[in-house]
Amino acid sequence: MRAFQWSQLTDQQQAKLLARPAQSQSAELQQQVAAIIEAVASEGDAAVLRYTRQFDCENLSELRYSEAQIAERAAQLSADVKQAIDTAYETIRTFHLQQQPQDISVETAPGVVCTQRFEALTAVGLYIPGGTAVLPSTALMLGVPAQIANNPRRVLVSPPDSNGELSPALMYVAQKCGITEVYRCGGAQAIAALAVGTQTIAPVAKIFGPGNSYVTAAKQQVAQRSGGPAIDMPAGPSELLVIADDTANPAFVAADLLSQAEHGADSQVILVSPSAALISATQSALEQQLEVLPRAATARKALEQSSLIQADSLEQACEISQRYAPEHLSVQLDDAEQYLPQLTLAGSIFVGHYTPESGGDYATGTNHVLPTYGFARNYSSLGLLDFYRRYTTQTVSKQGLAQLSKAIITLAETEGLRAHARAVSIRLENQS
Ligand SMILES: NC(=O)c1ccc[n+]([C@@H]2O[C@H](COP(=O)([O-])OP(=O)(O)OC[C@H]3O[C@@H](n4cnc5c(N)ncnc54)[C@H](O)[C@@H]3O)[C@@H](O)[C@H]2O)c1
Ligand SMILES: N[C@H](CO)Cc1c[nH]c[nH+]1
Ligand SMILES: [Zn+2]
Repeated sequence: MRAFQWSQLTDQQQAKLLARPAQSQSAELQQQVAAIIEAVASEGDAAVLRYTRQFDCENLSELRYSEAQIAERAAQLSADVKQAIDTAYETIRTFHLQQQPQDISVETAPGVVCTQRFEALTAVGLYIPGGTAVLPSTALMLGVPAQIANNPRRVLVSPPDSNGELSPALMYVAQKCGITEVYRCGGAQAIAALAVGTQTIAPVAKIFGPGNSYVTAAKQQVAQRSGGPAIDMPAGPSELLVIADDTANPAFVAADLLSQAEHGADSQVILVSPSAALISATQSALEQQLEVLPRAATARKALEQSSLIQADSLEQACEISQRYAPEHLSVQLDDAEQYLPQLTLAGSIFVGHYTPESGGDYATGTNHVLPTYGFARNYSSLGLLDFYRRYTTQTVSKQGLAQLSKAIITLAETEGLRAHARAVSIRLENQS
C-alpha cells in the first residue's frame, strides 16, 4: 500500500488518489445484462434456470424452496452460529424498531387539513449476494426491517452453490425474519425475475441489496423500464476510510483496513493521518497481519488500489474524507466525537478506538447496506423507512376553500390553466 503526502500532490494527483477502482460499466456488460433481462421477460422461469445453470449450478431444477425445505436446512445450522445470528438479530431489530414512521395531520389553514401517511410496500425483493462469499448478515440487514415494516411479500433471492443449495445460515435468517418466499437464483436473471415476474416468481415493488457489476447494472436497467420496480441505492464494492492520529493503535487500524480489503479485489481502503509514525507503523502491521490472512491474495489486490495519506492536520484529514464520501468512515482519535460535526458525508461512521468497522457489518445494530462510490454525498444508508411508501391526503371544508380560493384561482390563471381555476370557483358559486 503506497504512502503519499497530500499537500505535495497536484490537484490531479489528489483526484486520482480518491478515485474509485474502475467498475465494469462497459457497453458489453450493459448489453449482456439487457439480453438476460429480455430473455427472462419473454421466457420466464426457463431463462432464469438456464442462466443459473450456466453461472452457479449445472443441475438446478427447482427455483423455489418450500417452507418445509427452509425449515429442514435451517435445522442443520450449528447452535453457536444460531446464537450469533440471534444476537445480531436483536441489536438490528432494536435499532430499526426506533425508526418507525409517524403519520402526521396538520391544519395548514383554517378548514384545511393535510396528512402524511406511510404504507408498507406490498412486495419487496431482497437480493443476497452469493458469488464470492455467502452473506447471511446481509439477509439480516434486509430481512429485519422488512419484517418490522410487515411488507406482505418478502422475497429473498440468492445464487445457489454448485449443489443448488442456499446455506443453512441463510435459511435460518429467512425463517427468523419471516421471509415469505425464497428462490435459488442470483445475478441479473434474479433481478429480472423480481422486476418482470415469471411463472414462479411474481414481480415486486422494490428491489434491495448489494451485488456485483451484473447485479448493479440489472437493478439500474429494470428501474428504468416502464412500470419497473423502485431500487434502493447503488451499493457496490466495499470501501473504508480511516482517520487516525498518534493516539490510535496501528494494529487496530491495519486490521480494520484489511477487514474491508478482504471483501474483493475491487474494494478500496484509505488511511488519512497527520502522523508519519502512525502511517509507517500501520504499513508494518499490514504486512504482519497479511501473512496469516486466508484471503490475503484478494486483500493484496485491493491494497494495490488503496493508499496511506499523510495530511497536514486533522482538519485537512476531515476535508479529504468529506471529499471522498466513503461507505464506511472510522475515526480512531481519543477525541473522535469532537470531529463528528465536520464529518457528515459517509454511509456509516465508526467512532473511537473500540468501534471496529466489522462491528457494524454484523451486530452493532446499524444497517450495513450503504451507498458506495461517493454516493454517500446524496444517498442515505438503508433504514426502516425504505420499506414504506409515503403519500398525502387533504380535506378542505367549504369555509377553508373560500379562504384559499383567491390564491388558487390567481395561481391557476397565472399558469394559464383555466380549468384548474374553474374547479374552485364552481364550488363557491353553488354554495347555497
Ligand atoms: N455495499 C454493501 O452494502 C455491500 C454489502 C455486501 C456485499 N457487497 C458487495 O457485493 C458484491 C457481491 O458480489 P458477488 O460476485 O460475490 O456476488 P453476486 O451475488 O452479486 O453475483 C454473483 C452472480 O453474478 C452473476 N455472474 C457472474 N459472472 C457472470 C458473467 N460473466 N455474466 C453474467 N453474470 C455473471 C451470476 O449470476 C452469479 O450468480 C461484492 O462486490 C461485495 O463487496 C456490498
Ligand atoms: N462490509 C460489507 C458492506 O460493505 C458488509 C459485510 C457483510 N459481511 C461482512 N461485511
Ligand atoms: Zn464487511
